[in-house]
Amino acid sequence: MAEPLLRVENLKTQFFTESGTVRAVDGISFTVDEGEIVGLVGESGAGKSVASMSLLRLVENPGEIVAGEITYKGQTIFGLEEGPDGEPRERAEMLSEQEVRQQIRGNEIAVIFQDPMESLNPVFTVGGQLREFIELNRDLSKDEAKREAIEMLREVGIPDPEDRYGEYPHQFSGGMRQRVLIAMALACEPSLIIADEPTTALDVTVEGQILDLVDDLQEKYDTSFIWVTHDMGVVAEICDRVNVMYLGEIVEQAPVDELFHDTHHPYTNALLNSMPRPDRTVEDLEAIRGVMPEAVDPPAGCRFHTRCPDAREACRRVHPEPAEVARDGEYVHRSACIKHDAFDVGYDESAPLEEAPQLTTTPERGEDR
Ligand SMILES: Nc1ncnc2c1ncn2[C@@H]1O[C@H](COP(=O)(O)OP(=O)(O)OP(=O)(O)O)[C@@H](O)[C@H]1O
Ligand code: NI
Repeated sequence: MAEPLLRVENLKTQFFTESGTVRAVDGISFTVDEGEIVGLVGESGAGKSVASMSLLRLVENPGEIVAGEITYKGQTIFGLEEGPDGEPRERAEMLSEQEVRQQIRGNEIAVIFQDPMESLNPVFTVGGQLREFIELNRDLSKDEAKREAIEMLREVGIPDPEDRYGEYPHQFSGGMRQRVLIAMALACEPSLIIADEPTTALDVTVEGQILDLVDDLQEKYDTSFIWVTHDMGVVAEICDRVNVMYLGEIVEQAPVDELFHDTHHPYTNALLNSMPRPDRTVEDLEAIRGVMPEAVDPPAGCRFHTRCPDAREACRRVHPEPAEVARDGEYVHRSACIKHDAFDVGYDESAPLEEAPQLTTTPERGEDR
């Protein structure tokens, strides 16, 4: 198999705070191939945004990437080796801060955030900002950059782009602003776009339109995406492959159809059961029980065991790494749950953990229990 566009291996990012070390991203590995949309999905606090920021080395104090490898088109965005004193040190071929800024960010890997108002300056016109961005990043004159900006606005579905060019961000609706950010991300023709919940604040109809747009643009430009979301519905609509994150770890990794139809991790299952679907009534929705523990002090063993309906004694002891549970062509389906045969650590013989009281369930009407 050809080398993937992006390879992330055992990435760990931590925040050194007064209340302790926050293990925000705790040893994740995944790849992105050319032309793929890869999802990072999980509840709030799972580490999706920190993982995304780490890929561009945009983690800020008191945060730090402490381990792992990030390789993009054969270049080392991050990589450590053992130094002569036994301490880890940056590898010689690791890109410098300046190289990441000049060669990678924007040009090769672009980002789209949830809140366009953070990325757009309210005192400048939308067109002006887009033009300046294009002028700075590509070798174009002011006039050429303006023509290109209008073309990009048209491309992302802004009606009457010549007229809207001179308007200010507040004159655009939320969905239209998000389209502008997509235009900006595409402006330098990057190979990879990281989209961190860009549709979360939008209503469902507008969200659907944006997802359709991204699908079209992806096909046209063959851009790869990392799509960050907490919404399995969005995953189903847009992703080719998915990484499910829980408390800083990837607990399940699979092509999207596999993930939905041959789910191998109880947490993925819980996420799917909490998701509204056309074939389900609102009463059928099950909230995931309990809340995610703090990343400063994650539970021993499987981190999900405190909330897991399938948890047994062994889950308190064993901390599973994702293991191959199935294979779909070239893509491996991995799950980090010891109830599967890929693990042989005594799950079957071990006693179920006491069920936490189910606060939300009411007796089913007319159904066998
Ligand atoms: N600057 C920071 N200082 C300390 N802890 C941080 C900082 N930024 C993030 N964290 C912690 O890192 C963990 C992962 O956060 P992250 O923002 O990546 O989650 P997320 O999956 O993106 O959640 P959301 O869906 O809410 O955006 C959380 O426990 C969070 O509190
Ligand atoms: Ni986030």
